[in-house]
Amino acid sequence: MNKPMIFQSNLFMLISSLALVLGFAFDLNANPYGLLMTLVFVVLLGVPHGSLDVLFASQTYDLRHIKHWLKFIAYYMAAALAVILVWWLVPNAFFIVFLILSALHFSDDLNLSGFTLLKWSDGAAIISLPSVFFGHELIDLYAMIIHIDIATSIVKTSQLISIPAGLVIAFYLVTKKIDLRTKLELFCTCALFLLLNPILAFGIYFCGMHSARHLIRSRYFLRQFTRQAFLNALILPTIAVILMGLVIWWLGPKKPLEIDLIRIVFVGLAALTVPHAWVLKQSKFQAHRTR
Ligand SMILES: CC1=C(/C=C/C(C)=C/C=C/C(C)=C/C=O)C(C)(C)CCC1
Ligand SMILES: [Fe+2]
Repeated sequence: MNKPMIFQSNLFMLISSLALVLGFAFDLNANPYGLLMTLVFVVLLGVPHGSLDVLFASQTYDLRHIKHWLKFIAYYMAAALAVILVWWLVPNAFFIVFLILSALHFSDDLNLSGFTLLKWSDGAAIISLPSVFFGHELIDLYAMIIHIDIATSIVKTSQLISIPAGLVIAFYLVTKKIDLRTKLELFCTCALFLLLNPILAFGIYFCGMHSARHLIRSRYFLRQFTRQAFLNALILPTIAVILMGLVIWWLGPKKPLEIDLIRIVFVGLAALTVPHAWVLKQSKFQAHRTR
């Protein structure tokens, strides 16, 4: 592990522990600004990791001319729009596929290569553990995106999935097969998703682990780009995404603020996750990334 990643790892564990202690001391669910603040963090710190896709694409597809860039942006947007269309047409199937894709995508965050079963269990735990103690909250949240009956079935299925996932993780935590730091990261991740309210747990994990670690790994993978190009790639598409979100909010049908925010942020994330995961897969980032 390189120095920036050790720092990120320590920070993630510190923030998770603090949030867990504070979560027990105060009722974080009762804070009306909690949701808003978490979503602001998710957008400002989480979206930039996807924003870097422009550099991954530039490196993978050798985008040199404006024509190539326009074509890439058109494909990326078309994929995102296609996801939104699928959400419209078959919201339930869309949501289930999105959760599975998210589990697979998050399973690349910790250094678990060589431990396929543990990797999948980690991804499955991230998605399923909130259902164990926060089942009702999770149903309410999912019901903002899909029909409440399907939300209930998904949460019940998640509760079942959390058992084998939790058992596999527990097994690896007590044996000596993985290193101590990875064990601690895994433990914090599970504690977060098991014990904190789902949105807060997601916000901390998405910003403090998924996005932060991706940015660090990317800086090594995308060495050919200058610091300025890296910063531009972080900022400009993020601004474009925020503007698009605002336009959709402005034009779209109005529901209570909380529902609007959850829908736009999570359907937006889902829409972007498909081309995002695709670009990363094409770039062979997984195979080359610095550990
Ligand atoms: C929908 C939803 C949730 C799940 C979100 C997921 C699974 C997001 C995945 C994002 C990805 C994969 C980004 C890629 O970089 C929560 C937070 C549990 C509760 C609120 C509603
Ligand atoms: Fe990602």
